[in-house]
Amino acid sequence: APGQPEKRATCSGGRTTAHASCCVWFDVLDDIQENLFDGGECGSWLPLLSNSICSLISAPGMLNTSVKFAVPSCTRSCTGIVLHADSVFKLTFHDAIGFSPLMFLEGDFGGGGADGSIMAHSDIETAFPANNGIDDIVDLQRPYAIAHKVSFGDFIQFAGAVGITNCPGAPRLEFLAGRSNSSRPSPDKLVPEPQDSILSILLRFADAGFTPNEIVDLLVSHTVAAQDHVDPTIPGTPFDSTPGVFDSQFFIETLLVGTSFPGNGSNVGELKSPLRGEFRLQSDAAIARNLITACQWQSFITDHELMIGRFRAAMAKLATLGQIRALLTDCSDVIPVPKPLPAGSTPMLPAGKTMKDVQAACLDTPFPTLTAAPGPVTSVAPVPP
Ligand code: HEM
Ligand SMILES: [Ca+2]
Repeated sequence: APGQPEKRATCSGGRTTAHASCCVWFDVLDDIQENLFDGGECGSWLPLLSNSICSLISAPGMLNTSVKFAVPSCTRSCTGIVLHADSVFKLTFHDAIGFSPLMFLEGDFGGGGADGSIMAHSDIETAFPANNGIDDIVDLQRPYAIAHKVSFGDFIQFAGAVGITNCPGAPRLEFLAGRSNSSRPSPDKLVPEPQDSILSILLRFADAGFTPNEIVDLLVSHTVAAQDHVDPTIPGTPFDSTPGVFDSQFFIETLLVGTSFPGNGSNVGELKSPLRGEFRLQSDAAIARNLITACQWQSFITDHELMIGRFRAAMAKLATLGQIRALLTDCSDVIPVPKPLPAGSTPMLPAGKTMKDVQAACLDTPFPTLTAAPGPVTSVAPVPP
């Protein structure tokens, strides 16, 4: 009755949710935390140890790419696949950003946004240059969506939201369910690349409905991210010194003077980074220093609550691109409460750096005074295989 609180539905394990139709997501949650995220890992190369997954991925036709790494702990005759947990999150973006109102205006199909097309039509979409390396993760996730009879579009957003709860300090993202499972392939050239000019990045996001500041909000994701394909000789090279923590180090370290390349020199879309073992994308460096976006960038350094709040809001928008929000069901209460930031974690300059190394770019507000982490200059460890 109106005014009465809706009776909560009780699902497996006695867990409750606002809507009975959300119960299926608890089963998906248990399955992916155990098998896709190896019991709840963030930001690490993820050996798929579970035997059920080993047999799944070694079945003929399950993977269209060659197996890359040996996983010794696989006890079955599984040659081994190593999956980067963050790639699960990246897929939320690469599926959703395939949406261009401008193309629709021109009379073409502009993509369905967060509709699962990257999984349904992976043969087409993973061949786009900007989706290099996405095929593995799409193939690994698809069986879970099929097994639980949920749509690809829902699954991609759910897995991303669940995945980052394993990263200490992450926000608890909104999760809405009910995307249709029928989609058409996205057109090519809608996913931005690190070598794109700042103007083309701003225009591409504007087309999809995002302001310049909201691009910064979305790039909070790069605090728990690493590259594998820009310089393929050094897979797992992170964008900040704390790829396993959802902190603001990314926003500090992208503003430091670049000193060297972590791998085999300058690759397309790469700039010199300030730390050995750290990777700098040209697009991140440019957005950090652009007059339009610099103040938003800097504002996240000392305000973690602001950073994760803005990220949550921008992700809610990204996850529903091309969808009608009112037709979806709010299943956010299935998303686990993320681990908190580790006690005593404060924004710091990396050891050996001083305020002179900061290329502050916000004209409105002085750059916050930061102290350097104690000890000698360090290098950042690759996110280990
Ligand atoms: C200007 C826009 C962006 C550009 C140019 C960009 C570019 C890239 C590139 C080149 C990589 C490394 C990929 C590889 O070598 O495997 C990467 C990684 C990543 N990006 Fe972005 N990105 C952008 C925005 C976003 C957004 C909006 C999200 C999510 C909301 C996101 C999430 C991630 C994640 C989680 C990774 C790590 C993937 C992994 O570790 O496998 N990125 N990004
Ligand atoms: Ca970090």
